[in-house]
Amino acid sequence: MRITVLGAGAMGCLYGGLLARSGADVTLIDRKADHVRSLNEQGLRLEGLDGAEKTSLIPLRATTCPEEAGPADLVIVLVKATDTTAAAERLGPLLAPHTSLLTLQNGLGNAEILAERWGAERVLVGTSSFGALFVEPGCVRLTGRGQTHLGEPGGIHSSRVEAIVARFNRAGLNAAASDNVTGLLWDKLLVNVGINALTAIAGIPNGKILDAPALTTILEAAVAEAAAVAAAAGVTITADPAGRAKAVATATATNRSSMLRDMERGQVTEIDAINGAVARLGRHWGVATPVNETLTLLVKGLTEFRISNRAY
Ligand SMILES: NC(=O)C1=CN([C@@H]2O[C@H](COP(=O)(O)OP(=O)(O)OC[C@H]3O[C@@H](n4cnc5c(N)ncnc54)[C@H](OP(=O)(O)O)[C@@H]3O)[C@@H](O)[C@H]2O)C=CC1
Ligand SMILES: CC(C)(CO)C(=O)C(=O)O
Repeated sequence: MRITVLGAGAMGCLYGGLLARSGADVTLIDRKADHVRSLNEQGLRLEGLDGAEKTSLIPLRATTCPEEAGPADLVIVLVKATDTTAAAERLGPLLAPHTSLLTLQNGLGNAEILAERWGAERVLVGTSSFGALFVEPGCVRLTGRGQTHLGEPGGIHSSRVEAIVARFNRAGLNAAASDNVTGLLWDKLLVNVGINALTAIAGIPNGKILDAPALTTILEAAVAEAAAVAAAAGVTITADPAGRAKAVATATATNRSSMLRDMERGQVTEIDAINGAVARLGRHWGVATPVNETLTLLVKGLTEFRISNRAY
């Protein structure tokens, strides 16, 4: 199976690196030329895989140029949701008639963008509870081992999903096929809805939300709105989503969420694919989402200050 990863940041390097280490034919594509040069010259330096203090060196192939990579059997899309539309435009040279596109990104809308551009029959959806951090060009850190779930958006069982699951498991990616990937995507979304925007706005690690009753109330309200939207949309989610969001905040208490980190680095965040998507779908289904609307506007407003480097 020829596998290409589009977006070789923290997660792209983790997935591509573990697959390459297990003998898969992997190419990473990223737009950062210095990162790609370092990956090709020195291999991927993956911290934390074989012990917290150790760095594993994984030889692999990387390029900035999809034409150079050529057609693959599987393309894993791991750019941030903000970059999916632009990245989709670069996929053409990677596609043979049978190529599958697997999104493991957070948030809503990524699969739909890929399907609209390249056909729904190519697209597979997944979620990952692994954690990774981009350290510097050529180097990422494994911050948490987790699981990978993937499946056909329509819920049917397919041999291509089984083949990918088997390949991922040989790489230690703890994969399983799911017949409810939409529900899994929403389960993950509801955790991010509760934690990410709040931590980004307040500038606090995940666990601190639970130290302030007012912030906990906002988490619960944001998740309840999102669960109501899921119900209106006919999506089957796991029970007690606010409880799960709080459990994740406890389990990742010292983490700075990805949205907080994006905000601190003056980068755009995935807010439109998380709380923003809940607000958009709420309007569509006639479900009121004032908390998610407000969290979205606050993150966008604060991001503008950060991007223009203005004090606030
Ligand atoms: N990190 C984590 O622990 C987890 C992340 N996720 C999700 O996975 C997705 C990826 O996250 P993460 O790996 O952290 O993000 P990163 O920003 O670390 O990686 C994305 C990479 O894609 C590159 N990129 C963006 N657009 C293009 C393009 N058009 N062509 C080529 N390369 C491109 C980026 O370059 P540049 O730096 O220039 O933008 C960056 O190197 C997100 O949806 C995230 O929410 C899910 C589970 C855990
Ligand atoms: C689960 C959580 C909130 C961990 O930090 C996360 O997924 C993120 O930061 O995006």
